[in-house]
Amino acid sequence: MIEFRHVSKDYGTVKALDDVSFTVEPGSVTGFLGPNGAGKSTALRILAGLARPSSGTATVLGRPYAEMACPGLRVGTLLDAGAGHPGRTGREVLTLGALTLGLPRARVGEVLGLVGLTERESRRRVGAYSLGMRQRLGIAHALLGRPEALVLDEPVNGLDPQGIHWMRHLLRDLAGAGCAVLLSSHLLHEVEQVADHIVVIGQGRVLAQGTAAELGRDGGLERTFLELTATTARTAPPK
Ligand SMILES: Nc1ncnc2c1ncn2[C@@H]1O[C@H](COP(=O)(O)OP(=O)(O)OP(=O)(O)O)[C@@H](O)[C@H]1O
Repeated sequence: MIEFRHVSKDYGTVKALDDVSFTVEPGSVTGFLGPNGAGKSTALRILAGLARPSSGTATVLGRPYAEMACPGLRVGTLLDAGAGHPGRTGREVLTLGALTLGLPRARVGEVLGLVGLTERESRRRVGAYSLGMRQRLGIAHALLGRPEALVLDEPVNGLDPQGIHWMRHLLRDLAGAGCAVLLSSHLLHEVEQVADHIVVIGQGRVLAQGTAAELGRDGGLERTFLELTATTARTAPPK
């Protein structure tokens, strides 16, 4: 389970998160939706131990990430698909990850197969990868340890329609196997199609949470989202 309990985060005078609470149950996909600057990445970075909350607690599998004995084996994270070393091949990146986690090299071939990167592609340098290929590599890296929880920041960015379709099925399969999946996105329709539960955030606050059906009850999820985030988004609210 992933759990945020009254998490706030201040950057100077900016309140990036303001009393955020929600949970992601094992075997489910939660979509974390919000406009630019809403606080999604900050929340996921706190969950992955890359930033400290100003107050509150964020735990994954019952503990703060930074306090887990070997978090990489139990929690998969993809926070910045563009972060890979451009001079290494995809296979090298994954092999390094596998060895760091104490996993056999054979696991690299397995995760490459899971994300649909070919042998040939895996031997190209990451600097020459398209954004979609980087996303697949990032997911492969996140899956190395057969995680019980997955934390993904904007995982479908840069994917083509086949890639988006593939990602949807992958996340559903992982949840079906018991994984707790949290993904952030600003792509409403994608989230609507894959998530069991949706959390809408705006200006650092949870504005609503529920199933896609619950949030879309009055005129669809898009309308609900635009209305909820009208004061924070740059676009005008719907008429
Ligand atoms: N390291 C930082 N220092 C100062 N302010 C920050 C820092 N990180 C984030 N912020 C601010 O916190 C707020 C939330 O940013 P965050 O990146 O979490 O939003 P987001 O929902 O992920 O946005 P986007 O969809 O545009 O990536 C923004 O106002 C941002 O400028």
